[in-house]
Amino acid sequence: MATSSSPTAIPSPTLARTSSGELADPAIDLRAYAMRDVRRQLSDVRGCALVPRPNSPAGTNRAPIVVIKVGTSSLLRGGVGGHLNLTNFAALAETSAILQSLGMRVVVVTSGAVGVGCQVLHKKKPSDLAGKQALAAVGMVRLMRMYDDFFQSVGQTCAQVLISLDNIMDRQQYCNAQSTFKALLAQDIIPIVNENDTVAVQHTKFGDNDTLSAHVAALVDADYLFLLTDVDGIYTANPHTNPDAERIEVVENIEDLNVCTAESGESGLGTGGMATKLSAARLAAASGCNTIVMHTSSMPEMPEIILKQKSVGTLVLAMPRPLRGRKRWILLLPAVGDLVVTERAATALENNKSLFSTALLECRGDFTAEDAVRLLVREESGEERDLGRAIVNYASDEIASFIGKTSEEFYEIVGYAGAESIAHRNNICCWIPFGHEPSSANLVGMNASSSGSLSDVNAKT
Ligand SMILES: N[C@@H](CCC(=O)OP(=O)(O)O)C(=O)O
Repeated sequence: MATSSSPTAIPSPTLARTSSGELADPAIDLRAYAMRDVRRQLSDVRGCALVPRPNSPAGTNRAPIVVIKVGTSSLLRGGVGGHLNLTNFAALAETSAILQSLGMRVVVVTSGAVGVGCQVLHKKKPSDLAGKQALAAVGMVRLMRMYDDFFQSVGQTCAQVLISLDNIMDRQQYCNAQSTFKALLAQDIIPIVNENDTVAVQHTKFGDNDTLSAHVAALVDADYLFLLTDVDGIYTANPHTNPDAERIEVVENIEDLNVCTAESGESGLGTGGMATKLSAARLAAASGCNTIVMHTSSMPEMPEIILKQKSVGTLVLAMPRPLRGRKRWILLLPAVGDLVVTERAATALENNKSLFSTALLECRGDFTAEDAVRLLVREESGEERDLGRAIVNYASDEIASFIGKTSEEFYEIVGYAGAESIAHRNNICCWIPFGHEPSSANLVGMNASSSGSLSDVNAKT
C-alpha cells in the first residue's frame, strides 16, 4: 500500500468490518481520513482532476465518457405499491442530453428491473432466483419503455444492453461487448445497461449494479462514473446515527482505504450499499476513471461537477497509471479462490514478476487451472491485504502441495513438462501496479503547476 511520511499525506483509514469480515455498511469507519488534511488540499485536487482530458490514450481527441448508475430506490418511489419516480427519469434524460450536447458520451447503468416487475405484477420481491428472474424479465420491458420515452423527448436515442458476468469472463465476448459500446457511442446513442438477470445464475452474477457499473466503466474506458444513491456521499461514519459524521469530499487514493470486495446483503428493493460503491470505485480507479458518489437529486449538477470541479458528493480519484488491455480485464474476473503470499513476494508481484511456489503461504478454495484467484499478502501483523488477481496454471489441490516448496522441490513434484510458475506475470494484475507512485507523491505532483501533473492525473497512460 502506498504510504508516506510526508506532512501532506492523508492517513490510511480502516474500514469497519462485521464479525464475518465483510465491510460494515453503511457505518463505514473512515474517521482516520482526517478532514482537515483533505480540505487543505481539496482545491488543488478539484482544480486538477475533473476537467475533460484533451486526448485519449491513443493520442486522438475523443469525447469524455460518463457512466451514470441509477439504483432501484432512485427509480421507484417507496416500496411495492409505489410508482415510478418520473422526476428522476426526467432529470436523467435531461442531464444526459446536456452532457451529450457538451461533447461527452453517456452510458446509463440502470437497476430496477426486479423492482419495476414487482410494480407491474403487484407482487412482493420473491426470494427465489427464478422468481426474481421472471420479474426482471417483466420489469425490464417497462423500464426500457420509460427510458425510450424520456430520452426521445429530449432528442436522444437509447439502446438496451444486457450483460452477464459470463460475458466479462470470456475475453472474446468482453471484446465483442467493447466493440458494440464503441459503435453505439460513435452514433451518439445512449446505452442503457443492466445485468442480464434472466440468464445469470448465482455464481456468475454481478449481484449488484454498483459492481456492474464499474465493469462497464472499465469496458468503455470511461472518464467519470457517477454512483447515484440516497445519501450525498461517503461519510466518516454512519450519518443516520452519528451526528459527528462528516462527508468526505475527495478520496485521493482508494488503495489507502484497503477496500476488499465484499458481498452486501440484499435489502428492500435494491442490492447495493456503500461497501459495493467503494469496491466499484476501486475497480473504476484502477481503470483510470474518476468516481463520484452522490445523491440522485444532485444529477443536474453533473455538468458543473465535471467542467467546473464543483464539489458535490464524494470524489474518488482515478489512479494516475491506470491498467489497460488484458491486465484490466484480469482485474475484472471473479475470483474463485485465494492465494496468500509472503510480503516479499508481494513486492515482486507488484513489480511485474511471476508467482512461484516459494511465495505461497496458503491456498483457499476449490478451483482448476485457468481460473482466476484473488492474491492476498499476509502482512507482519497477520492481516491480509488484497493484492490483485491472477489466472493460475494449476488447480487448487496441486497448488496446495506446492506451498513453501523450493523450485527444485516444485520441479520434482510437477515434472519438467508443467508450467514453471503458479501464475505467469502476464496473467497477474495488482491493484497497485508496477511504476505506481505513492499517493502523497501524486498529490505533491498535482500541486506543482508546471510539472505536467494535470495530464498525469487525467491521461490514461
Ligand atoms: N439487476 C437488478 C439490479 C439489482 C441492484 O443492484 O439494485 P440496486 O441496489 O438498486 O442498484 C435489477 O435490475 O433489478
